[in-house]
Amino acid sequence: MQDEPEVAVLRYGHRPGRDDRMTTHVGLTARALGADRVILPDNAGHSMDTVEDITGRFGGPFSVELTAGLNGVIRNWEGAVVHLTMYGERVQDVQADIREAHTEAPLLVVVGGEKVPFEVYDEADWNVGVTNQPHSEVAGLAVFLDRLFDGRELDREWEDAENRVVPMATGKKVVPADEE
Ligand SMILES: C[S@@+](CC[C@H](N)C(=O)[O-])C[C@H]1O[C@@H](n2cnc3c(N)ncnc32)[C@H](O)[C@@H]1O
Repeated sequence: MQDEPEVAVLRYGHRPGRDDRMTTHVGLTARALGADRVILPDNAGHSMDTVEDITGRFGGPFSVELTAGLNGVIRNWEGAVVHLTMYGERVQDVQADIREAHTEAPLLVVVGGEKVPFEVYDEADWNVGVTNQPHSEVAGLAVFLDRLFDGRELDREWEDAENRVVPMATGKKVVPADEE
């Protein structure tokens, strides 16, 4: 988020067809819940287009990029690396240390799809479980980012949006972003 070291999310692996919605939702969740950037595998161009379209309509700043070198992104990251996995340490036990690291350096949050190789567990500074139960990369990412930012991401301001949703008890209202 603005005035803080960067938080980037790396989607580790993508099976075209099967993972299309899930990879898109990793990107949309990263954007909505306070990350600055998502890095997707280079076979996930369709997800990149969707996340960029949403950013254009509902605001940023948020960037999306593709990479052919998932392991290189982790190995060359200048900051701390968190890998979300059901086998990791409990988020509630390590969140304070991760927040502390993030006050000083960028954070890379890695989420898998199919089986994640052991190399990723080894390279990560923290392997973190959001519960030690199997669920989804989108759910794990959402809870982790909310713990990282301690709810501040919910009040985030959006820049350069075309549209703005007006919160309502009932109904749906979307207005041009520059309208009061
Ligand atoms: C559907 S899971 C598949 C995991 C796969 N069986 C493996 O061994 O890596 C896909 C991704 O969801 C995330 N995930 C699933 N459960 C999680 C949990 N309890 N805590 C954190 N992340 C989780 C992880 O990033 C994982 O790579």
